[in-house]
Amino acid sequence: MTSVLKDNVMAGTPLPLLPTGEQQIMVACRIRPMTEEEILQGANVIAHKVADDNMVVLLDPEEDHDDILRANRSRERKYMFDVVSDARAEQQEVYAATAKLLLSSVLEGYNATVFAYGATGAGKTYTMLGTENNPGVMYRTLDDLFVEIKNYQGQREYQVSMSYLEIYNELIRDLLAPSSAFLELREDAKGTIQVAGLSEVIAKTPREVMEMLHKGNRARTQEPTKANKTSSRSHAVLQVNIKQRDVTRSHTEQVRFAKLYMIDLAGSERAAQTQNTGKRMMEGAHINRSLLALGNCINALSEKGNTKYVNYRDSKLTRILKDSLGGNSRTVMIAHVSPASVHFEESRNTLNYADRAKYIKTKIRRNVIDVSYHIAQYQQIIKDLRNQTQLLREQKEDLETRLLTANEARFSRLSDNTTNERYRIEEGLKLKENIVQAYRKQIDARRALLDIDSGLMDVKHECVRNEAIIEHHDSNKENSPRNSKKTSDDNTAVDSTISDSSVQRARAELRVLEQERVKLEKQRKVQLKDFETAKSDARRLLEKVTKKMTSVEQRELLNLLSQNFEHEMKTVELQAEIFAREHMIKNKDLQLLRLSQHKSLCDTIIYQQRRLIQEHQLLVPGDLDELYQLYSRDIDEGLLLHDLKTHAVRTTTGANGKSTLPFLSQIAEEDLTSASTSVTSFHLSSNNSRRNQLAPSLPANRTLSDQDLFTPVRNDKNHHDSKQDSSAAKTKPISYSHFNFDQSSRQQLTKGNSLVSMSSESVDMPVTKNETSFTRSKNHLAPPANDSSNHPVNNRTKLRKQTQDIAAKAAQRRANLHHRELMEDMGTTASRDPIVSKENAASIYGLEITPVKPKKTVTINDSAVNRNRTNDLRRTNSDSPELIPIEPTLPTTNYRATKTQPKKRSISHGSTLNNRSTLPIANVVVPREHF
Ligand SMILES: Nc1ncnc2c1ncn2[C@@H]1O[C@H](COP(=O)(O)OP(=O)(O)OP(=O)(O)O)[C@@H](O)[C@H]1O
Repeated sequence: MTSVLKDNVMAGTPLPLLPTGEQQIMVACRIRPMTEEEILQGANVIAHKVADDNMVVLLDPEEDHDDILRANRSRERKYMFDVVSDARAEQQEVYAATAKLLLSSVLEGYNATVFAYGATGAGKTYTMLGTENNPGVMYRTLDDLFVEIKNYQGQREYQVSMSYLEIYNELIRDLLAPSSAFLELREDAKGTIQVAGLSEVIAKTPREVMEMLHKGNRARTQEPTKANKTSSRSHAVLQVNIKQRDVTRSHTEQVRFAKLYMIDLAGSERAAQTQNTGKRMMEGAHINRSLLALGNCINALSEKGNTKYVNYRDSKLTRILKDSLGGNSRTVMIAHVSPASVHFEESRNTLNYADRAKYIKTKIRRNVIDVSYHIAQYQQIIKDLRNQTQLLREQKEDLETRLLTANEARFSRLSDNTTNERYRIEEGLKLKENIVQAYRKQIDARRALLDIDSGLMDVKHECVRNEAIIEHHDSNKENSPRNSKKTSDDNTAVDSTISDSSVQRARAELRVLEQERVKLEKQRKVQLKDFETAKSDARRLLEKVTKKMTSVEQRELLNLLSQNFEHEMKTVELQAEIFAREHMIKNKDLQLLRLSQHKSLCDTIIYQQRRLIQEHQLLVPGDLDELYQLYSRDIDEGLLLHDLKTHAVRTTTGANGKSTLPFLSQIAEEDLTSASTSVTSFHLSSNNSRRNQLAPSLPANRTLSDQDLFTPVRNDKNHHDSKQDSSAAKTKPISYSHFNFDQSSRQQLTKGNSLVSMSSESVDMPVTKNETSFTRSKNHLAPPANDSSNHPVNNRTKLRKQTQDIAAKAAQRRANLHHRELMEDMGTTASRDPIVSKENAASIYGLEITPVKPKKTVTINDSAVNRNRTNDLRRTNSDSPELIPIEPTLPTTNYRATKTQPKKRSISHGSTLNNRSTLPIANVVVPREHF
């Protein structure tokens, strides 16, 4: 190790890595010259550097060669270090052999530390700070750092910032903001120690850095002691942060971070020698304690196999040095000793610790972050690349003009016997033209390939969508037990949820899409081949041209051409990446939609079953009840919905916060045109824990009321009134007793011309325009309290069946409600550009789209209706006003598609409803506060 280092020191190359990525601490030793005081004290020189051997010999001042009794007890010691410098060594020499070796790796993103260690007055501050005329390691390192950064100009961008602190009496003080309060150390999740609140100043020039350094040093605590007139009473830590990235931007880029610590420790001191008293003695005690902790860490770390526990927590110094000693850092320790015999003990201690430190290994790794850009940032990168391309193009044109002028001038000077040169120049120009064409061909081929890929992605997406429609239709057919025994009226109501025509269309589309896919795959193969050929042609031509272009100008031009080409290619690649990501997001949106609908279904089933349990006072096992409480909490706190919304917003928000993929919103817009009939009547109660208060604690003799369930619509013009009316509503609660109706009465009602009903099962009854669901409920539904006795607990099969029906119908409404919530939340950012067409979005629901003129809708002017089921009925403002019934919900577990009647059904492109089923209206709305 030592010899390798020695060679490197000579060559000025960075420190070598061990094969495992480990790095031994580099230990250097500096023996300072004798001070005047020491000479006056009559001290002898006892610390010697043995020439070239990087060995220090420390002689025992008490040794007496004539004393036979002490002959075997000599305290003379020999120490080997990586670098040894003695009194003659210049500051630059010490710097070049130590800190300078770290610079290149710091610029590559490795952390590094240089720290000066030794007894008081041994020369640490002299090495680290130096004097104004002869600066030390700190200044020289920073100076060279900026020189190196300048060398990388045009290739890399660096940002240098620095902070400077001192640890004085175990208190941390910001030397760049000395008047601020003491700072605390914090450890982040990765175990990295940070100083909270430490100021970090960005420095652009070495001059700025030096000014900050001087400012910090002026603030540092320094007091004269008996041992040293300029004794530093604190540990000073200079931290330089270097952030680096390549200038040429790409869709992914590496950002490298490195921390360079330069530390001037306070010196250990013996009270007897320093003769410090009072404040100085206290400082000394603190200094010694932290240095003792450092010594313990060095001892533990240098143990063979390093199995011993390393206690960094004993002092702030060791906590800050944690990474430098045992973590991710290339570290250089410069041990300082006085050569004087009067300091034998201190020197021996220092050398012993330095000797142990040689065995410490740190594990270093480069601090690199791969930055993968969000789509929004791609736009900026593409813009940057375009600017660069434009710049290069201008440079190229300028160079071409200059070259042409120069060539013309040369031509005119050429005599007949220089025809050869003329020919050579002409040929050069021709080659240049060829290479431009070859590059163009390559870019065109890549673009064509991108077009095909994009087409293929669209085709695949469409295939998935159509397959989903078919699959859904098929599984509904198989799973719907009702299909086999439905009545003629029911037929229309419970038929498969996706219309046959939609499925047929999906199948037909699939066939066409498959053909298209095969065609595109073929085209892709051909295009790929073309692209590869264009690529190799261009490469070959470039080699040929490079050989032929001999002048500097020609080469420069060639270089610019190549750069220009690379930028154009990069732009195309970025576009390809954007296409791929957009496609991925489109698929995710689809999945999200399906999940949200499924969740709505589950919510509804749970809610309805819960209500049944309560209404019929069914016994529920304790663990099931606990699970329900858990579920309620999730819903109450809105966690699940929040996650869903967050995700939806994230995936649909693109450049400049605008949505790039409005798939969900698109679907919702279509879907809610129909769904709004049921959901706009209600809004979310601000008291989201209402269900909790209500459901579990409902008195046994009380059933859920409308008051409990519904809150009048906010956008209803009577909303305000309805709030005021709430007390009135309280006085006449409406009970739900959906299950009291027998089948015959239901069928009878179903056959009637009813337009409005309260729920799928119970309220399929005719009502007049002025009749509200409230009044109907009141008039026709028997109170459940009385009824509960008529429903024995063992009649569960019937109940289950009824629940399923209600749940399924409600689920569909609920799904729509969820979408509406999602879309409302995304409304501000949602873009209107459809990536998936309205037709596509609608067909996911098995609906047909017939473009119609938007019709203005008016709600029936009945405040009671408006309050409680506002959009159940609407009148169009067309010449022949017609009542438009709302969509019936389906007694099936299908949660994705609404029932369609192929010839009659349509979705308007306006905001109104069109002709819909003439079936009685089922309007089960489960208010949000109940989830
Ligand atoms: N290599 C050197 N050449 C010339 N003078 C030196 C050298 N090293 C140290 N000195 C001088 O020795 C004295 C003590 O040095 P310095 O203050 O750097 O010691 P220190 O180890 O930092 O002490 P403390 O721990 O008490 O702060 C100073 O006057 C300094 O100028």
